[in-house]
Amino acid sequence: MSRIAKVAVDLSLDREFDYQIPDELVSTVEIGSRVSVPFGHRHVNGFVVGLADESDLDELKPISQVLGEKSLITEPVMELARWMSSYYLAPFETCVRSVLPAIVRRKSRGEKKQLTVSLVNSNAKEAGNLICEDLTDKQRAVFQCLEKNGTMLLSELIAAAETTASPVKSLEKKGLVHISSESVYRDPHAGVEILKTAPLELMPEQAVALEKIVTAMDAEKPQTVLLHGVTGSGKTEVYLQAISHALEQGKGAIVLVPEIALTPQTVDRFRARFADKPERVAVLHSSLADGERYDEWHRIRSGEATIVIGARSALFAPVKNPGLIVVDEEHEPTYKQDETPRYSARDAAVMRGHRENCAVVLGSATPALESYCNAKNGKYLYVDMPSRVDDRRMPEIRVVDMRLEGQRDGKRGLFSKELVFEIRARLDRAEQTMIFLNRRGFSASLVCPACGYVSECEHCSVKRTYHKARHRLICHLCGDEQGAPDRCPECGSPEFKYSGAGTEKIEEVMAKLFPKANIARMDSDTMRKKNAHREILSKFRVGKIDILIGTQMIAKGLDFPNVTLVGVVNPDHALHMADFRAGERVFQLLTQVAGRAGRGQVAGEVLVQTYTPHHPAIQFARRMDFEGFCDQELEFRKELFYPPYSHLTCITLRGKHESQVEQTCDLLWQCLEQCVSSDVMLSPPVPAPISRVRGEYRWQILLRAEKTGEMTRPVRRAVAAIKKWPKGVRCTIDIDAASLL
Ligand SMILES: Nc1ncnc2c1ncn2[C@@H]1O[C@H](COP(=O)(O)OP(=O)(O)OP(=O)(O)O)[C@@H](O)[C@H]1O
Ligand SMILES: [Zn+2]
Ligand SMILES: [Zn+2]
Repeated sequence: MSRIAKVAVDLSLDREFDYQIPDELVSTVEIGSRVSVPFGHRHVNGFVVGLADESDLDELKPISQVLGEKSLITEPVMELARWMSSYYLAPFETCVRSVLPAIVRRKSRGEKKQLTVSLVNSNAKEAGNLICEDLTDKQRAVFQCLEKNGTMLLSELIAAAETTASPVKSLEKKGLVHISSESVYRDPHAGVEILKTAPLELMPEQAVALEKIVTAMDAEKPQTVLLHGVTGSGKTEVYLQAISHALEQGKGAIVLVPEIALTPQTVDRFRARFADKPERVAVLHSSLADGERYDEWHRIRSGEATIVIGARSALFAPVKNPGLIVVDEEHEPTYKQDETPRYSARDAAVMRGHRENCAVVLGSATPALESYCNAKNGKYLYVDMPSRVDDRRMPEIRVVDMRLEGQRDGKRGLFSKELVFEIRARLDRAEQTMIFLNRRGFSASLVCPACGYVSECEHCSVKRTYHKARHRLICHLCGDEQGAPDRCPECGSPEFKYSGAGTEKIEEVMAKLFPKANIARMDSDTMRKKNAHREILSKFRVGKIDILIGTQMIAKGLDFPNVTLVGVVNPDHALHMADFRAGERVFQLLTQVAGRAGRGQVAGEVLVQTYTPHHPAIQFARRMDFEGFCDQELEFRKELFYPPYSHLTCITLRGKHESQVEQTCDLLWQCLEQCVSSDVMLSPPVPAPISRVRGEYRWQILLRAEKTGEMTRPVRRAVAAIKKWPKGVRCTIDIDAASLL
């Protein structure tokens, strides 16, 4: 039994403190325990992050109290937090915080149990009616709330009845309600009936892939597998059967999917396969209510749920003995957290796999170049599934040159003749169409035809987007919005012209072209309502919607057999972004979007409307030539020493005063220049591609090196060397930055 605990206290200090574990607490203190400790003249809370038998100090103060009964972080996850702290240069305590959801952290603070309240029995209802006159208004409100909702958490009940705990206690004294500390499990999917599915008989490529994955899982030192399967090759079925294998070995599994792909459809496929014991599956995503998230986390910790499906942070779920970690759509940039610690869940998954001796499967139809190279040089095991299930044909992709379209009849429409023709053909055959556009709103920006004025956000250096339904101009960076003017603010001209187009505009034009068609739009504007997503998708599934228009939300993981046409409207603007990964992103996007077509009996077709038809990203996507794309892209990356040939660190300084930001950036750069080795490529300070956001100026310094460690040490030293760091200038360090914007 260890006698010393290392505690990270809640004071944002980047170090741990040793405390003695008193006899009576020896059996309860474990890694991850929430504790209260004496600190100076007061008591503070913290997490036990390590145990030891010895300390450098002679006199140690004892831990005062353990808060909550069970640790909510497992030891390997705590080690992962430690790795994140050193690799991503983030305070350890911040890393510990980010491996535990806020709600779990808050509830484990303090020994208060989760209290639930229920009506004593059905007679209570009548009794309640009889004695209702005896109840105060507040007590009555509580009573009625319980009548309506059944058993509730005390905290929720208090909130719903807009009162305090005291009327609830009075009702308990009257014998009308029962307060208990049992935890109730609230199934976030209650009321949705799920039928169990049997494992499918695998196609030959799937069978080979599964065999390789199972071999990796059973190996003494399990390897990371890159599963490169084209869209519709049946990757999900392979994951499901690999998970079954983990369960047979008495182990658990974690499946990460990008938040936008965490659709009910995806989750249902997992629930359905394990529906004989539905409580085994836990789901973690951002729209869970706090109580739901808390429950799911505890079900995992108690061992009831052994299969976890979730977005990025589900990687830290306290699954005791994982046998498999899947990262689906591993190329997705959303796996990178864009606040401290700026970790990549994909890379952290590989680390967790190492620590838990568990196989990791990275799956994608368009692997990130980093993963692809790791597979090609033998660091990962490369497994590919180059054909679709049942040998269904890959869709044909046609590129429509919009420059010619304009010349033909002198006016540029939103849709090419080809696209309109093809949509009409689908409507006639009762097949479905998806239209994809990577931009919200009605039109990109508001351009004055008389003087060329464009409405730009006052706080950010980007153009505002026009949202017609609300008649407002919105900055998609800072959210700032204002009413759209009727006249040009510069020259007063009333002829405003809307350039570019957003999903809203496409919907409007589409409705005019096809007045009889059922058209729906799905983007984050229309998806604010909690179940809107599920509703639209199920309508689309049963054929009540003919044309679905959307942003990248519809590009991921959806499987609708009756979709035979996908239209992509102007992916060009993404190519003009100042990011070396722009081409890769466009290639991935087109391939994924195209993958939604022709998943049923009828072959699919894809039309890409573009003003830059010859761009390699578009041409290689058209030919479905992943390797060809990689070859030319890798050549360019190698030449410029970009990832995957280097690791990249992006330092951004931000502040309200441009000269201050610039000067500090120069100073930091000088310090860096003195301490980096010759293996590090250090670029001079430049304004960030988006040079102003929310009124703050941004400057950047890029560092590239083959090994991250060669950069982290000097960066740490240089940041510390700046003694007088100006108050108004903040610095973020992004290791393996996913975007330079
Ligand atoms: N062995 C099989 N036999 C019959 N149908 C299968 C088999 N495997 C998968 N399918 C079906 O093929 C379709 C495509 O599979 P799935 O969605 O798993 O592909 P995927 O590789 O994950 O695709 P994407 O990357 O495009 O999301 C699904 O409808 C699935 O039910
Ligand atoms: Zn004007
Ligand atoms: Zn803005």
